[in-house]
Amino acid sequence: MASTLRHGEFVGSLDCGTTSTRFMIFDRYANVIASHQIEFPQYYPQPGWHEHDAEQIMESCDACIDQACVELEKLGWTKQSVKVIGITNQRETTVAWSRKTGAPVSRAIVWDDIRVKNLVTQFENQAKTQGVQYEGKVHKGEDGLVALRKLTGLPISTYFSALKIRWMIDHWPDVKSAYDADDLLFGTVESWITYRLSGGAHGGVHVSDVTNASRTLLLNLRSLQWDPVLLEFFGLKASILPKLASSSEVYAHIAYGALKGVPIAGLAGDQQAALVGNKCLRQGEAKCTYGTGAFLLFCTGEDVVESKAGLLSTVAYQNGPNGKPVYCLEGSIGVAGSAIKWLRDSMFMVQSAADVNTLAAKVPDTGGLYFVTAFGGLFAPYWDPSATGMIIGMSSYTTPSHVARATLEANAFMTRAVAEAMKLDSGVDLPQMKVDGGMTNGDMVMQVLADLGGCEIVRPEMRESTALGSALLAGSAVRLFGWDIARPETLHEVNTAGSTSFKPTTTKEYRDKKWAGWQRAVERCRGWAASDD
Ligand SMILES: Nc1ncnc2c1ncn2[C@@H]1O[C@H](COP(=O)(O)OP(=O)(O)O)[C@@H](O)[C@H]1O
Ligand SMILES: O=P(O)(O)OC[C@H](O)CO
Repeated sequence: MASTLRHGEFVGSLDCGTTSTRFMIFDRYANVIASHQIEFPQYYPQPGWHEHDAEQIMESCDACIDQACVELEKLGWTKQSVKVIGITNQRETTVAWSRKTGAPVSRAIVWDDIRVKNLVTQFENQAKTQGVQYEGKVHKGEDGLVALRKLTGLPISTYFSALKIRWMIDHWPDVKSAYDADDLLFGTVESWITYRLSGGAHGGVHVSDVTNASRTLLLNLRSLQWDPVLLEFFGLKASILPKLASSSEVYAHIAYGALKGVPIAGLAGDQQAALVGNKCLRQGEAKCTYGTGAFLLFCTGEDVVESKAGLLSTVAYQNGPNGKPVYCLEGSIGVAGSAIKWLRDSMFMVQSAADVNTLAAKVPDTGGLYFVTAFGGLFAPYWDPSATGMIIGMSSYTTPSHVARATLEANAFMTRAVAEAMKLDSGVDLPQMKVDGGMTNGDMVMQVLADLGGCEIVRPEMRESTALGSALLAGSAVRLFGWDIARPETLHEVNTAGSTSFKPTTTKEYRDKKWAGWQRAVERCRGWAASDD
């Protein structure tokens, strides 16, 4: 019987976040035609440790692609209508697998895992005593740390992949023997998924894009090559590393399943993809995404801006192998939606993440409570692995509503901290901020952000900016719909849906008083974790 399905032109996006995978199929206007989402298991084997099973991530990707295609066919479209796909991912999470079998040799270590805390001190000392080679000279002492920052755009932190790979090789015998036998392949999540989708041990492509690579501490930020100085510094062999590529080009074709033969043509870390999805492609444009963590990215154009205020300099995107890289400043907040998940799953204060909004709205303020959600130390702009989570200001007056409200306020204070750092580095005060991500579904979350940050918060109707960004990168690589991210005017039809604005309802005096309280609270939680904790 002849198929009655229609043939169209769509672009797919596989968005593999920290807690879930989704595959979305977009049309030329960024309407979501079909999608499927699956949460995958989180493993917390010890305090501060956070692992994923890379095989389970892969299973969730396969199932999301297949199910979204089933959905597409139910709506009357052929699956061949999906012309190209992009992949976007939780960044820094470190996967180790076997070249011979294509299977993981260990659990993956997730970006917010802090088991490498002591390695931070060890490598900082190494940079100071042995020094770091930069511009033909060995820099020692504090200059050694500065040289590392200039090379990578990053501080030495538990956050980035090099320390996680080092730890895996030093502590997990299976990883060590694969490494010694030259059988080990390392990759961040986009690299792992691309490898497996393109055939795994049977011809799979081992590749990473420069946005993800810029989060490893191994990439030279300006040459966009793996840097031998950095590999030697962390004691790692180049043979484990993926080939480097831009964020928008054909890397490989899918080897099996519903979309067999479809090109994979966009790769980008989820935060950079959200920047592209918000069409913040030019210098001075910014967005903040609130998912598991929160990440404020400010596009600095073709210039690397070196932060003096605790932000990261990182690659925003590279449009094709010959495209000039575009950079950004990033304020990374380690804990955002994950604090709400903690209220739900560990404290049983709410039944769903959305309920936190109603619980917090029951009280007009926190009753003097501050909750520093430093579950994995403090990220930007503090970079302090010795800080721990802390609730301070409790009394017999305190109720779960005050804790819920303090959790939302923590999110707003952390945002203010990175926005102030951004202003110091760029000279730009953000009067308005574009936001997206799962946590922005909460109206109370949004209003607290506006009230404590003192700036207008603009929430687009279409909040799947991360998935959309990777779709734009993939579509642009093959000029689907005439898209070309180098020419933003070619994207004018994309995502023209409206937005909701949340304006501050507080006085400056109130905001500054609360901010002073937050700063005192942060000082109290710093240095709490001892090195042998
Ligand atoms: N209505 C809501 N209000 C507040 N937080 C929410 C709401 N809905 C989801 N979240 C939070 O958003 C996060 C999920 O966002 P998402 O962008 O899917 O994250 P990720 O990509 O990191 O997996 C969860 O941590 C959850 O707690
Ligand atoms: O899972 P998300 O969306 O919070 O993103 C995680 C980041 O990529 C970590 O750097």
